[in-house]
Amino acid sequence: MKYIVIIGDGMADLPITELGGKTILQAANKPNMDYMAEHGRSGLAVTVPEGFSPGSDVANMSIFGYDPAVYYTGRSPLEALSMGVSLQGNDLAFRTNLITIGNADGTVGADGPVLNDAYIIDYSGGHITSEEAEELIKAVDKELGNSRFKFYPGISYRHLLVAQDNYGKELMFTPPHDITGKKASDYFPKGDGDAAQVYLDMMAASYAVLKDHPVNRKRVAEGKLPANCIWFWGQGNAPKFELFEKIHHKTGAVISAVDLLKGIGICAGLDVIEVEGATGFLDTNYMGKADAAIDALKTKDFVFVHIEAPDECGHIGDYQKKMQAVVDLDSKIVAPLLEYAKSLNEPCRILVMPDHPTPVALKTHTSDPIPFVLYDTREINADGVLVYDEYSARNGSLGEIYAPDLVSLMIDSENE
Ligand SMILES: O=C(O)[C@@H](CO)OP(=O)(O)O
Repeated sequence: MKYIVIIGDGMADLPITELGGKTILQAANKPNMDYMAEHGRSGLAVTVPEGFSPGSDVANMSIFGYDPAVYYTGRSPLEALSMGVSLQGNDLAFRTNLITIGNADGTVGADGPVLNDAYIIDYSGGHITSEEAEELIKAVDKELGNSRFKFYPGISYRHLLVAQDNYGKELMFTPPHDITGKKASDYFPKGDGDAAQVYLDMMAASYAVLKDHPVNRKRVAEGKLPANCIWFWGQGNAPKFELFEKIHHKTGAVISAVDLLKGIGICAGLDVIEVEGATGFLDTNYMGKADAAIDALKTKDFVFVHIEAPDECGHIGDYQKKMQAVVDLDSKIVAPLLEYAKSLNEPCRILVMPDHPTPVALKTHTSDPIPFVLYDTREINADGVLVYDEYSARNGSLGEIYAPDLVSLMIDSENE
């Protein structure tokens, strides 16, 4: 038996007026996911446990079979693992976004406003490329790094700060993708002591380092948003998972553009397969990811394929872009993997699901249970659901499942 898990990050949504009240999954042309629903089983999965905020960290841990209530130690330490930054003892990892700050009307001034008076214009610094971002993060580290704080460049707008001695561990930070358009000062770090001010001062000081950096001057000249500020959140210490193979007696690999998913994979002892041109956005190398998944299945029992684009389009608030991301996922990932699965001389199970909803109307994540479809190439257990979407899945034979139980369900119910 082989197992394929395809994660469309943020793919679930809400009814959209411009789509006649349909969700994107209901409206999108996705014949392959619909085929899986018609010939497989559907259900709803709780990926974000009570008491956790709806992030891709807890949601994807759940999908990999790791209950966040047991294993979660923060988002950034998972990303640090993927970046090859080993956290010792009281090292505290912070996600460090490169963001765009500007005026209340959404414009970005050439010289101001400074962070204290600014609004969050874009949590992703205009979806800056990793190459551009590396130069900016190096400039930030040169200016603000020291024996207590060290900055590391990551993927696109997603970077890392490591602080010594758990400094600021208990502070409250806000993910910037939750506050697009909001006044930054309403969401500054909160907590006791002077640590909140120290982190705020670093964020504020980054504006002077970045606003006139040649990388940003070039971006502005090209009509792109400048990544003119850093923003901290998602702090935590080194995680420790039981190995996936020890728990399930199955081998596995993970394919993703983003450090979070690769970090979860590394922590679980899975192989991480790097795909050239995987960007975490609409321009990712879909074919390369599908080919890598097929190749992985030649030697591995499980392959997890994560596609980030639907989530990013949800955060942008663009339903047409998100529709494109869903159509691309269906035609460029699900289609080739479904075809390959059917060609195998052994049964194969394919699970397709989002990690969490990222409704375009909200421009951020929700904790709502997400629709999933579980297809078995033997087509032995169709449950009468004919299409894959948030509403049809409610009638699926698998009901509502706690997501950390899905991997076991895929394995244990091999002959159901
Ligand atoms: O990488 C990020 O900062 C977030 C933005 O939402 O993406 P995800 O939630 O998919 O990890």
